[in-house]
Amino acid sequence: MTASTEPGLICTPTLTLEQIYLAYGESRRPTIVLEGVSLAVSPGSMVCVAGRSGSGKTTLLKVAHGALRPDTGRVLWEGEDIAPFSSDQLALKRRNLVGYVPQDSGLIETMTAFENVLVPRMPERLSRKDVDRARMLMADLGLRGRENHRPNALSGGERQRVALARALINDPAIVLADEPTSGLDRSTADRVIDILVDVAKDRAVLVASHDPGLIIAAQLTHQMEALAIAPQPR
Ligand SMILES: Nc1ncnc2c1ncn2[C@@H]1O[C@H](COP(=O)(O)OP(=O)(O)OP(=O)(O)O)[C@@H](O)[C@H]1O
Repeated sequence: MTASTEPGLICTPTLTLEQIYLAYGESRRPTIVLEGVSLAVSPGSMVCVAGRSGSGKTTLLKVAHGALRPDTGRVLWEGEDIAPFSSDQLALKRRNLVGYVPQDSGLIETMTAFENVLVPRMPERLSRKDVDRARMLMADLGLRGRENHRPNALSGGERQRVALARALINDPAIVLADEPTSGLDRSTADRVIDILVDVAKDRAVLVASHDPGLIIAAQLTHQMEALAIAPQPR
């Protein structure tokens, strides 16, 4: 991963993870999941975190999202260490800077697809511009005609695209997508990959996946080691 998008032009990575260490569980018997993971994602690129099930991909994305604090190591958004932020400050900053597509798409079942896309705007009064942007995003992602569907009336690929539209509604500089093609047939998965490649043209995109199609589409793959070291029974 280079730190610049053009030769001779140095730019700060939009997302940087430095020597991330994280273990779950109590300190006497921890399950070590991330051990010294470092990576950087610059604007205009997509990095894929690959690895077997349980190797810590989701955990790493949650750390990048600021939802999980690492035990040691630093997360920087646009060059700024997020550790000193309170959870309120972090939530505010994240809202404008980071879009997140969770593994299960995380849509609210009682809302329509259109309302789901607008969820990150809800605390404010919705403007005409917000509504137009949501409509435009849904159209760009091939979701025209699905606006009034509830999530249970959408296909897996449509749910993923609604979740992506929701992640993009605030025009974030960083997009995190957790297994965005899992459970999709090849042609739907390829469509989601094409969309992510397009999203990555002017953003920093970090995806977790073991889909070979997504790994090939990314500029760089960070292979997770087979970590998740649980304490051995005595
Ligand atoms: N809240 C938690 N408490 C304890 N252990 C956890 C917790 N969350 C995850 N783990 C463990 O941490 C390890 C890494 O989990 P994680 O979900 O990050 O893996 P993953 O690579 O995303 O897996 P998958 O590809 O199956 O989604 C696993 O062994 C999991 O059981």
